Amino acid sequence: MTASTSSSNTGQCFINGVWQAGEGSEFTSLNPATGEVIWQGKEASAAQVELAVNAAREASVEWAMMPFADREAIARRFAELLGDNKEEMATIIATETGKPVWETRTEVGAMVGKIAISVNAYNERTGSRVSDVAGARAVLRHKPHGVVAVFGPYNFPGHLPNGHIVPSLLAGNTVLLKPSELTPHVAEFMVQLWEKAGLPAGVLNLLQGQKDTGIALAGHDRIDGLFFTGSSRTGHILHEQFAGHPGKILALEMGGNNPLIIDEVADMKAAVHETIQSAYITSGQRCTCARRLFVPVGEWGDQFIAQLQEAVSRIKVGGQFDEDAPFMGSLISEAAADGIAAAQDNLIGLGASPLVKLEKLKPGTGFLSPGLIDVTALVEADKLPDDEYFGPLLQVIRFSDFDEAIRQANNTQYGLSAGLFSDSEARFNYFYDRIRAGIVNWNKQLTGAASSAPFGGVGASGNHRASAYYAADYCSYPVAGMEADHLVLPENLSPGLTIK
Ligand SMILES: NC(=O)C1=CN([C@@H]2O[C@H](COP(=O)(O)OP(=O)(O)OC[C@H]3O[C@@H](n4cnc5c(N)ncnc54)[C@H](O)[C@@H]3O)[C@@H](O)[C@H]2O)C=CC1
Ligand SMILES: O=C(O)CCC(=O)N[C@@H](CCC(=O)O)C(=O)O
Repeated sequence: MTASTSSSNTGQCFINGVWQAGEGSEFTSLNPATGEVIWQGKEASAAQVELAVNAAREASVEWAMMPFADREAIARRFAELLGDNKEEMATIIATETGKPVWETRTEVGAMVGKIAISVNAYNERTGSRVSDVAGARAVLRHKPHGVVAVFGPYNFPGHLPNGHIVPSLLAGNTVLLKPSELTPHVAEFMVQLWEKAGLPAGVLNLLQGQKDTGIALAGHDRIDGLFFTGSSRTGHILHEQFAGHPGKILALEMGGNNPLIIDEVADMKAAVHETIQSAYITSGQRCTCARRLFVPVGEWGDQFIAQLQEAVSRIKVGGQFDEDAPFMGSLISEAAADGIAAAQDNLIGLGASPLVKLEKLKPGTGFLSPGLIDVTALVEADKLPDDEYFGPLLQVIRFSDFDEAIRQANNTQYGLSAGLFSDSEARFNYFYDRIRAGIVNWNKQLTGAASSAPFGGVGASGNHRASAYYAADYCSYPVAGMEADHLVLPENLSPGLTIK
């Protein structure tokens, strides 16, 4: 079953409080489960990017000077509107991404929850403080950067851009949103809700478009910062582009090649379940998903693999709105599905052995069945590519030595998430001391990070600007001051000074 939404689909950009058609090339967004066109519009041209940057610049002084409580009130109104329109937003996300609607409801829940969490984070990590020092007050305040660009990915087209937008606006920045070209409808509906919440013109601008719009916006000399969630490849391009601009702030949240090590735990079924939640949720399209699974050699490991094979081959794949709800929906596009199928073929060509072979399920759609593949031979021959496969393909590596498993787990350019399933706290402490990642879990799935915690990785996964709770840190800069109501001449002057 498919669902249509009642929201007005303008196919337009939102610049300085006005909905207007893009002036660049036309592009469409498809329902990846059916191939139907669900959104149609034109990219923002370079001239429209210019217009939007100027509008955001113009709006930024008044927005920054507005009392925090007033900005907070608009953000809370946005949260209320999101709550009121929860089902419609969940439907739009599901239709545009292919994710099952039970899952997109949780995405909308996370978007609503983000507002209160970001208010707390603003006050706790930024905000202002005053303490007494001799003859004065030491004052710490924070100022917004000014005009910031937000670039979003397609996998959480509401929640992840929202995770940059909400703290940016609360801190007093004005924002230029360039959503993923694969999910323009979600962005459009989200911005319509901000408009209804009462944001002044120019404070949040929506620039629909593909790579060219992104390039024009990222390279604009009058933006003060860029907050990006997306692929490591694009993040690296942006990092190079920002080199030589120390005055601009760049926050990069990128991908991972995340390891999960399994010990011989007592509850094998629980290990199978947490592995599936780690690797196959959102059809493997989460940056935190487990990509490499380390399983001990021997009888326990053999049994675990057999149970995992069985459970993986039973994962239900289906349409977003199927009454008998699937665990996995379609990938974002047929091209994405083809890319993962090609990655599997490449691994097989290099000598890997499929345990559950991933298959393309329906031409013209992004449906894939989940795959499990043994790549131990490739690790032994030092031939395993260090690539992020952003889909339902989990690579298995058998190990006989825990230290070697940890060494291999760290053998990646990335460092986003990592985990250990083990009944031994000592083993976890040993693992924790040696593993290199920004998220390290013990007996919990790798996915599903909380917005109330910092979120980010090391290596090629980020640039040390953690998001989620710590997003407040990159949305403003600290201003430290010493303040007194009047000037007072000190009783004791410094040696060598005479003031008459
Ligand atoms: N660490 C994190 O927090 C997260 C990371 N990701 C990563 O995102 C990726 C999937 O998202 P995608 O949408 O495919 O990422 P992507 O890198 O293709 O696109 C992200 C955004 O950058 C824009 N863009 C692309 N090329 C550009 C260029 N040369 N200059 C300026 N802008 C450009 C796109 O139009 C889009 O708005 C995965 O690698 C995943 O691991 C996804 C979610 C969270
Ligand atoms: O940003 C937050 O509020 C928390 C981080 C988060 O939601 N992470 C998700 C998905 C991240 C991704 O794939 O893009 C998770 O850990 O499942």
